[in-house]
Amino acid sequence: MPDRTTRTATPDRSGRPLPSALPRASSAWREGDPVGRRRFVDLGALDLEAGGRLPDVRLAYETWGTPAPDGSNAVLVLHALTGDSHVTGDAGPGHPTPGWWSTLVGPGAPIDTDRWYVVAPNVLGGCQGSTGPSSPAPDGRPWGGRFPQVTVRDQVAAELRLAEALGIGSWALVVGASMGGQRALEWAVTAPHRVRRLAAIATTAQTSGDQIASFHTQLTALAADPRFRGGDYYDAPDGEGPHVGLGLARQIAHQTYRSAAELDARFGRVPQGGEEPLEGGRFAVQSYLDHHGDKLARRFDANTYAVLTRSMITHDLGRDRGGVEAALATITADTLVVAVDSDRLFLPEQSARIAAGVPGARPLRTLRTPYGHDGFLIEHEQLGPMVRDHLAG
Ligand SMILES: CC(=O)SCCNC(=O)CCNC(=O)[C@H](O)C(C)(C)COP(=O)(O)OP(=O)(O)OC[C@H]1O[C@@H](n2cnc3c(N)ncnc32)[C@H](O)[C@@H]1OP(=O)(O)O
Ligand SMILES: N[C@@H](CCO)C(=O)O
Repeated sequence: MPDRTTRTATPDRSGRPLPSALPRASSAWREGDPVGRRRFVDLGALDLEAGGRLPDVRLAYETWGTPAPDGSNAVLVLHALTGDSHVTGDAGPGHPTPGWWSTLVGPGAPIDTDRWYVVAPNVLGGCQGSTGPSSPAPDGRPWGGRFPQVTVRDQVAAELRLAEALGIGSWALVVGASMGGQRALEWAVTAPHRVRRLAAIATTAQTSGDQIASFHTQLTALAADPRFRGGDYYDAPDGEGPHVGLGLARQIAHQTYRSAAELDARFGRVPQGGEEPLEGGRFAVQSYLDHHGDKLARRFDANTYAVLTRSMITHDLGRDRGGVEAALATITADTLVVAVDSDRLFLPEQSARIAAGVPGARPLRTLRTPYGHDGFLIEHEQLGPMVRDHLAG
């Protein structure tokens, strides 16, 4: 493992004031001004699994490559909790960075956009252009705390309509990791005839008690921030949002995204540069978590974080389908399941359960990495060939 302990950014402290305007990407489409290469599709009303209703659903999405005349080369890429539709390069003015999976998707990459037509939506409930808590409710004000509970099934129901709107009858591949893997699995069960290949990476068919516990502490941290105001903070008189609570939630989460061994080997008990722990200063690992918490609070909407976290909590492929194994048994896609050996959030056993339950699934593949759950974003030299081979099969 490379020594990156000293790779210290400005030691942001999560108590530092943040800009008053929290990210509200939905406002971009409200003004009819798409960011970068994003496009938007209006999908009408959606009745929700938990009983609510969204009267006007809009999804933001990006595409790369050229659709074959018969639509047979379409690939659906589904992002994780804090990702978005910007999977890979060809960045527009709003996207100076290459995208969160540029190592896997692009010209000549394992998902080769010279051959495949890649579609990536921002999830329902998101904050990067799709309908979410910062979108306007029927009364014209942001939904805020009134945004209804959405489930992974609702998110896939919206994505099914996106596929219909794009004229895609079936996907050559539906691929997702983490929360994106939950949706990929749900796609393969909800619409087996529309998923020819499936790649489920570092994910689970059913959220475990341990995962619910971690997600719960994150929701509690958010709700405890007085600036959260039950989710109705967009028009707060002081212009301040719950960046402290969101940063804390991210810190709790980020610890689960990396392995204990990595944090110990990389940071150990090394003090943060210029700080003395015995005098109230921080160890480097504390500074590292502060940095990741602060960074997310600057780019993400707290309500979306809560809505998507709740959708992960309720994720259960087997609900009303006779259980997880019965649901997995209905998948007809050619299925690749990838585990991360050091993942302490989405355990390798959960991946093994998927691979064992899907009829004819390929043998379980495993990323060997010290980096934990985030290995799906980091270990592209291992993951790339697995996905490339699966697409070639
Ligand atoms: C589908 C999706 O998941 S999309 C969302 C993906 N992106 C994210 O999750 C954003 C959060 N970032 C990450 O989780 C990670 O950076 C990854 C997974 C993307 C990449 O992992 P790594 O390359 O191992 O990054 P790492 O964990 O070392 O973090 C690097 C950051 O920590 C900072 N850092 C490292 N040590 C310290 C320290 N002691 N004190 C303060 N900051 C520190 C680095 O300066 C760097 O800052 P920057 O990201 O602002 O440039
Ligand atoms: N880094 C990932 C972890 C969750 O899979 C994210 O923020 O979405």
